[in-house]
Amino acid sequence: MIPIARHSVLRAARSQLQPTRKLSQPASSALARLLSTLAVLEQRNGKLESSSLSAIAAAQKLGGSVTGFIAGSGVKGTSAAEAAKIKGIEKVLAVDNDAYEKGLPENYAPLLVENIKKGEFTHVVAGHSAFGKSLLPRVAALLDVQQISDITGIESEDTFVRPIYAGNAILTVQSTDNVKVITVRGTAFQDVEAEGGSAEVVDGADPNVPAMTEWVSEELAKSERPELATATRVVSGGRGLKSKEEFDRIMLPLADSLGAAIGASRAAVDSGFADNSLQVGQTGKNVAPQLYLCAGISGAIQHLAGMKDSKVIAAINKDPEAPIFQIADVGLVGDLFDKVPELTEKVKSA
Ligand SMILES: Cc1cc2nc3c(=O)[nH]c(=O)nc-3n(C[C@H](O)[C@H](O)[C@H](O)COP(=O)(O)OP(=O)(O)OC[C@H]3O[C@@H](n4cnc5c(N)ncnc54)[C@H](O)[C@@H]3O)c2cc1C
Repeated sequence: MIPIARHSVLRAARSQLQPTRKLSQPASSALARLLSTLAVLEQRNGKLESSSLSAIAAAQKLGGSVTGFIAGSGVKGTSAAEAAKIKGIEKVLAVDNDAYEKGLPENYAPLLVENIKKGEFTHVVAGHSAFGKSLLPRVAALLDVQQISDITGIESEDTFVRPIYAGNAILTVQSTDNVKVITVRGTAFQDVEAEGGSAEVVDGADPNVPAMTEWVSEELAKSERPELATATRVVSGGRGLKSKEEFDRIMLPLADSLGAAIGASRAAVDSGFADNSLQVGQTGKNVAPQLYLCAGISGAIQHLAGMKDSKVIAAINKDPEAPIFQIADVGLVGDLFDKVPELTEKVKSA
């Protein structure tokens, strides 16, 4: 992998945190004919996860043919059929086997490699979710190629854009590997039509490698609110909330009045105000909702790394010098314990 350009970008304005070069069109048609991308699809309980759509959107952006890959219990009748309807997918390789249901990377990697080799794919793309992040480095190692992580742009079939140093710089990387193994940032690749396709679902190869790990159980935080990573509105709280009780009392009614997902800064998560799964930022989730409304968050660069692509950023902070105001579209200087309940009432009555 060859870094070919480094664009230094600075903390202040949101525009400065964007890649400086525009995405190119898909690779030229002569080259595009040679491209064949395997989009690795993630499913939970028979339904496609949003990371699958990002993988497909990126695969389509590359140009060339797009094949989906999915494995798990009875996927042919559920998530594979759902994937087949997505516009732009030509074929879905499906492996019905309980051993792959939980997507354990140790078991899934040899399965994927078998199918990549058999299909002679030039590109393998997965969402930069926990699943993709665990799986694709293993796949790259088995193929003896370099993995390219968390891309936000595609310049050509071998050149990709990715943020580094918590979004402080944008790196353009060129890969000379014969198979490009890539994870993509969900917020950067969303342009996909879930209906209108009619791909064929065919059996993928199953090497039936003896399982190296076994799924035991999982504990998931349950919430009736929209999922943070894909919500169109996010209400986020920081250390300024002072306690979990105040976080819940102040932020949850605002989120519910807007039909928004809840997010939090790392300081709020570390202080126990909010669950770990709600952290937004460099070491949390990346979000790009229509509205990101935050209160009691200073705007540290590691937090901005996870939310700067939001369409409208609104911030409430008692400190007029708080860095969050440098990227906010709308700012309110004041005490959040007064302003947030007041705003909640206004939203409810509107
Ligand atoms: C390697 C690394 C990774 C990191 N990853 C992340 C990450 O993923 N996400 C993340 O968020 N952080 C991350 N951080 C931490 C980050 O640097 C900051 O420490 C953190 O974001 C601060 O959270 P905060 O804004 O809630 O708290 P603070 O910085 O303490 O800010 C609290 C804000 O609340 C305001 N406030 C206080 N009381 C009130 C009130 N009554 N009314 C209105 N405003 C009030 C204050 O003026 C202040 O601006 C990371 C740090 C490192 C080193």
